[in-house]
Amino acid sequence: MTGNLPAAMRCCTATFQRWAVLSGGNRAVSRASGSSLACFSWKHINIDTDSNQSTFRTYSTQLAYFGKERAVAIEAVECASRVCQAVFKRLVTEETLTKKDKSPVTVADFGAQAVVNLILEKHFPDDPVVGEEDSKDLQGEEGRVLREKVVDLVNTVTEQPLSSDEILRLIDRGQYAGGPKGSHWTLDPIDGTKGFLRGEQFAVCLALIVDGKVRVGVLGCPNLPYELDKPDGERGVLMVAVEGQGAFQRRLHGGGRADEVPIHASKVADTKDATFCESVEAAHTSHGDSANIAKLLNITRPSVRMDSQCKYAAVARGDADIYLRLPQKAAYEEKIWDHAAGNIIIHESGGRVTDVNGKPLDFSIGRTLSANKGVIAANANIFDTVIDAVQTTLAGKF
Ligand SMILES: Nc1ncnc2c1ncn2[C@@H]1O[C@H](COP(=O)(O)O)[C@@H](OP(=O)(O)O)[C@H]1O
Ligand SMILES: [Mg+2]
Ligand SMILES: [Mg+2]
Ligand SMILES: [Mg+2]
Repeated sequence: MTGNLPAAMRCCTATFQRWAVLSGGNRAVSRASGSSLACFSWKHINIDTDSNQSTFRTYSTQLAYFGKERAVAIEAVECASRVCQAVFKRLVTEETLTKKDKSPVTVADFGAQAVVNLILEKHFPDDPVVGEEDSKDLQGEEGRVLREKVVDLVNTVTEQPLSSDEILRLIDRGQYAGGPKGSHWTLDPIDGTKGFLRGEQFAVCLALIVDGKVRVGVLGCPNLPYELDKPDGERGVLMVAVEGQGAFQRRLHGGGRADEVPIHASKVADTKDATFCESVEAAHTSHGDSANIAKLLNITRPSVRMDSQCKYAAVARGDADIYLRLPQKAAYEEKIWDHAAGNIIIHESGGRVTDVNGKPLDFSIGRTLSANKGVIAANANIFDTVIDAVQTTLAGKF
């Protein structure tokens, strides 16, 4: 959380203390909870689906059920989360942190994208993927060291060893251009790369887009406390939503579908009682504009800063009431993989999401949300009031 503040300074009020645990990380906890790849193999993946029924993707009818997609997406996210946690445990050290060495997150990013794409290809071979990463940095002699680390990592979780060419091919299954027609997945293998390196919040994010709209979304949040009110309790949350079927949370590596509970955005009706969250990174959102918006809304609580789509998770289960992502540069186009899963999870939890101008996020254009600027999410009771304050503060800048 709050960047370089020492831990003791982060916890100046009781509320903030509660939040410090949620938004910040605890290296000891996240290390202890990391699972060993050695005891994990994706051959053990048991698709927990009640739908051997085929999935109906033609969206002109309302019969789409997405049972198999939901189950496969969960398994892929769980598997990739384990890969990321294992990398954190093994490769993130005091030394890499001091040297600001980003190689551990790079290895985890590529490894997680390969693993998710392997699982998606197995179950949905015809579905293209819009993934954040590509294999460029792993190619040739220049990419050899990194490539070998990624290949070793991926092969610890596959049934049969895969060649490096095969792993690069899997990573590059993520190069689809997206667009308005048909089905495709969108994947952020690690969202919140900086949070990952700090041992704080990050998320593995996977969503299915059909005919330009997000229909299924899964967020794996390995460092998110299962219950906000039990800060010393277990961490590791998986959130899932299917269009029209509600949003749910369960333990990330836990009891499967039987463990799922519905989640709901908060009911706070007066913004003075609201808590808002935003990115840690000042380059990703304007902290100055958000402070001005908070003032207009009579919000007195300090903002909760955390990395990744865990901010959507926080609003979806009512831990926070508002998420503000306010453009720093008019030219920046948000990426669909940074928002797709969070978007449907908010909608299905009863919350609302638009851009700073109150326009729904348009996932039908391609790899970016080029028709939108920034993102605002909030519970439905206060959403319009929040958008009014955003508009007043930004005064048509975007
Ligand atoms: N100038 C910018 N404005 C907004 N988002 C940006 C940005 N530059 C990078 N990002 C995105 O912000 C994401 C992290 O968001 P957050 O700040 O909410 O944690 C990054 O995802 P990755 O970490 O997957 O690269 C990256 O895609
Ligand atoms: Mg991202
Ligand atoms: Mg990423
Ligand atoms: Mg990135």
